[in-house]
Amino acid sequence: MNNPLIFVFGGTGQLGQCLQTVMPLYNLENVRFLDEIEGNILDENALRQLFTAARPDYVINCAAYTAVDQAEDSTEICDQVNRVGAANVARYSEAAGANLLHISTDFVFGGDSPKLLAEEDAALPINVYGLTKLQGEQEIAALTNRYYILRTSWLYSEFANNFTKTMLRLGAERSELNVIADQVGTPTYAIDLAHVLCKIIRSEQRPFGLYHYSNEGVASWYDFAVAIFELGGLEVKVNPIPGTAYPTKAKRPAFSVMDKSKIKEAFGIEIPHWRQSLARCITAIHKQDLSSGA
Ligand SMILES: NC(=O)C1=CN([C@@H]2O[C@H](COP(=O)(O)OP(=O)(O)OC[C@H]3O[C@@H](n4cnc5c(N)ncnc54)[C@H](OP(=O)(O)O)[C@@H]3O)[C@@H](O)[C@H]2O)C=CC1
Ligand SMILES: Cc1cn([C@H]2C[C@H](O)[C@@H](COP(=O)(O)OP(=O)(O)O[C@H]3O[C@@H](C)C(=O)[C@@H](O)[C@H]3O)O2)c(=O)[nH]c1=O
Repeated sequence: MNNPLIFVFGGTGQLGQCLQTVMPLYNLENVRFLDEIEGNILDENALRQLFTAARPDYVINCAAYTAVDQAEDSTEICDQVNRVGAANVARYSEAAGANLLHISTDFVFGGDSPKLLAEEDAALPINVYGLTKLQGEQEIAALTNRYYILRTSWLYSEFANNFTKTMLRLGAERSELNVIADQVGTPTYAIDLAHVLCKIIRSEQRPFGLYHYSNEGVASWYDFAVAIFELGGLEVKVNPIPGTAYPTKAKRPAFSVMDKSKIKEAFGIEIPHWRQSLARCITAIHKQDLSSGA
């Protein structure tokens, strides 16, 4: 398919903005990036109108409720967006004959043992966000066969809010920071994930299903913070602390490193190490700062 029509829900969030940057490199230009107003995944009338006016070949669902701590109190809205919204998108995609690409999370795992997590491993979420994301996956699988669900972890980029940008902001204000060292996973540059989504669309393969994708390597939030300051050229003393010393509303998995063999084999993808990708992101952030005069 030369010029597929693609709908991107959550098109102005972090991953949505990465897709806006990357899709033209794959000559994917026939794309509608839908924000929460134009493409509210909870508004069935809006969805009906969108899918009636044009039948997309692909739908990418980046829309989600991602405030992990707030979700513990705002259970209802989190459930609506991550479960019901995902189901709505799947139902309309199926009716239109579109292939659906949906993003899920490492937080579907409880992460209580240091074992590399494969797609078939039992998911056992320990927070509301993770539970609703898992239920969203299950709704999709029940409603359509033409889906790719990509579980990813610890997304960051030059866009929107994320851990890298928070650290750079805090590091500019303070000389010392405490960061959790006993939660281990893999940071993932959202630009790299956007490339993978484009490669899947451009691939001739059709192995629908559930996949794990993150950058390569393993890090604690502490390791990640240290690397951000090193590569960002900031002198900040980072103290490794246990999770118990940084209480948060939501529990987070202690270990959520995912096995990426399946996606690498299915699509012939080479995955950069998280440190390499972090360096590229920090260069992009510095460029943005220069052009905004910051
Ligand atoms: N960020 C991360 O660290 C990780 C994210 N993921 C998953 O990756 C995907 C993309 O995340 P990311 O881009 O970082 O998240 P963002 O929070 O940056 O983007 C999510 C977008 O969804 C929009 N949205 C919220 N509710 C609705 C709705 N009812 N209808 C339409 N749009 C809505 C938000 O709009 P608004 O801001 O206006 O509310 C926002 O633009 C999500 O599925 C997330 O669960 C997976 C692992 C890690
Ligand atoms: C700001 C800060 C955070 N932390 C810790 C708290 C937490 O355990 C960890 C990360 O905090 P954040 O709130 O930035 O990230 P968090 O929202 O937990 O990130 C998660 O988001 C969702 C959407 C996902 O799907 C996950 O893959 C994951 O990326 O860092 C510190 O230890 N020190 C600090 O100064």
